[in-house]
Amino acid sequence: MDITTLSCVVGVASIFLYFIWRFLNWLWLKPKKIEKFLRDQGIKGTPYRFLYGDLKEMVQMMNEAKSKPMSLTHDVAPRASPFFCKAITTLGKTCFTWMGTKPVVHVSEPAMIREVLTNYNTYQKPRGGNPLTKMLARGLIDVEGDQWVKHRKIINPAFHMEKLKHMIPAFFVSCSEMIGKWEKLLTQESSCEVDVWPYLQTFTSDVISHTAFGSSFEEGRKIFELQREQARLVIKATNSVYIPGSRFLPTKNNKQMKEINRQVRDTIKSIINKRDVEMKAGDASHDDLLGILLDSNYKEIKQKGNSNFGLSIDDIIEECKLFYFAGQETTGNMLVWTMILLGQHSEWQTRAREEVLDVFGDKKPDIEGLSHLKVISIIFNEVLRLYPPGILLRRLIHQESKLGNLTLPEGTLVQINALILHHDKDMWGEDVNEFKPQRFSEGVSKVTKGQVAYVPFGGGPRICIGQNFALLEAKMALALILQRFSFKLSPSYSHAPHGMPTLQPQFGAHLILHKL
Ligand code: HEM
Repeated sequence: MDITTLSCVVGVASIFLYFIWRFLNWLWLKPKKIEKFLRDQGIKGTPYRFLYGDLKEMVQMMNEAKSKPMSLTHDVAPRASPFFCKAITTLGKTCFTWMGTKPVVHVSEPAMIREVLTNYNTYQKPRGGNPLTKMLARGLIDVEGDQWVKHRKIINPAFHMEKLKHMIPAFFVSCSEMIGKWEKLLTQESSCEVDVWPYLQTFTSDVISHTAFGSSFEEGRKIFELQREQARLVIKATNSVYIPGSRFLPTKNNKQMKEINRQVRDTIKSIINKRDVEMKAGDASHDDLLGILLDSNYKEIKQKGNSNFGLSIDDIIEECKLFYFAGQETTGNMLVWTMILLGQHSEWQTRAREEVLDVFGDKKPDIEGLSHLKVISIIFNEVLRLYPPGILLRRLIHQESKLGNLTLPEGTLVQINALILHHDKDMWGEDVNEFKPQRFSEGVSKVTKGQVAYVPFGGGPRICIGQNFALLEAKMALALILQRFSFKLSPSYSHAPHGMPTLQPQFGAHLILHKL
């Protein structure tokens, strides 16, 4: 072998060994080093297991929990979040587990939670993992730093109370349609059993279709159906370890997801183009989310004199997709748990109805009255405590950071388990698993003693932008329902809160509706 061939062979072998070493480092050496680093600081955690970390056990425990309903109590964390619940009970409130090769540090101390939620530049939304999840929605939820500031500033006006006022008719119309369907079921008898869950899902998706796209409501509906299918495919894809590059393989799942993505984008693009033509023709200031967003974007660009300061068409498409993803299922879940809980706790249903009849009689609810519903507000607070739609918040750190007295290595995921936190006896007292809306009668900060321990809408600068929208929509729906029906849990209701991806009733919400 001559010297040139030899150096070629040595070169290729070195490159090969380098990649083998990197691969091993990623798969084994680095996680084991991090595990020791965390243990040396006195936190307990699960041992790192090759490639999967705790993924297999997580899926197995979830499947086991899902296999049967639970008794009718509000101690729901062990069923809805079984793996994390067990980890925190056995390893301590601050502990670590593994998401594949990434360490997940669980934080429960209010001071630490405040730090994580406030310091949004250090604690960023997780990136990496399975890039196919990005097909679901990007937008505001997926940007950081200056980009996030820009997006949030432009989108904020769409959720101002002043603008939300204009959404009230859409809330009313969509809810009246749902109530009309229930009334039809009750034409023969004064009461009957209804699984209200699918109706509430249709209601919240219709609301988004109406409020996001106004007159283009039908196209909005089509987008929603596609997004729902996309969510199903994404969950399927994320339930296994992601092998880098596998998203480019022409598998059935990948092809379907790409096709849905294309259809959703094309539909939103055509709505935006139509608006553009209308705007140029001087026709149209639309009071829907898209119209306000386009207007706010236009003003920002005009004020700064440069289109770089605004959102691109692609950005706007992603924001519209995000409205569905972030706003439909969450609000539907909140409403379904409210109906289930009021079906179970009839004394609170009566109090809520009395308040509604007091404020509106049998008239159509208006924004003024909705803003003054005190009993309903504390009921929602308690429902969101016991059954928060988002059961956990996750962040990723990109450089070694101090959190309380811990040093967290780069690449650590930090997890706030909202569901478990809301069921923590040390914070809420012995009656933590009881439905007691009165605990919120003097406001959230009184009951949490000013600590960050109640996070149904997240917290800090990245708190849910749609919080007021959701609460107003839910108040309208509940007020209209209470004006027309009383309801109780049906004997066929199976209590089965399930946490993937948001907290929902796995076997539906069977109630006996009674026409008033
Ligand atoms: C009961 C209903 C809702 C609940 C429980 C809820 C919950 C949350 C939570 C927990 C977060 C923070 C996530 C994190 O920090 O990682 C969040 C963020 C967000 N939510 Fe909601 N949400 C609801 C309704 C809505 C609605 C109706 C919309 C829009 C139509 C919406 C849009 C968003 C957006 C865009 C963000 C990202 C904010 C940012 O990163 O700046 N949400 N939501």
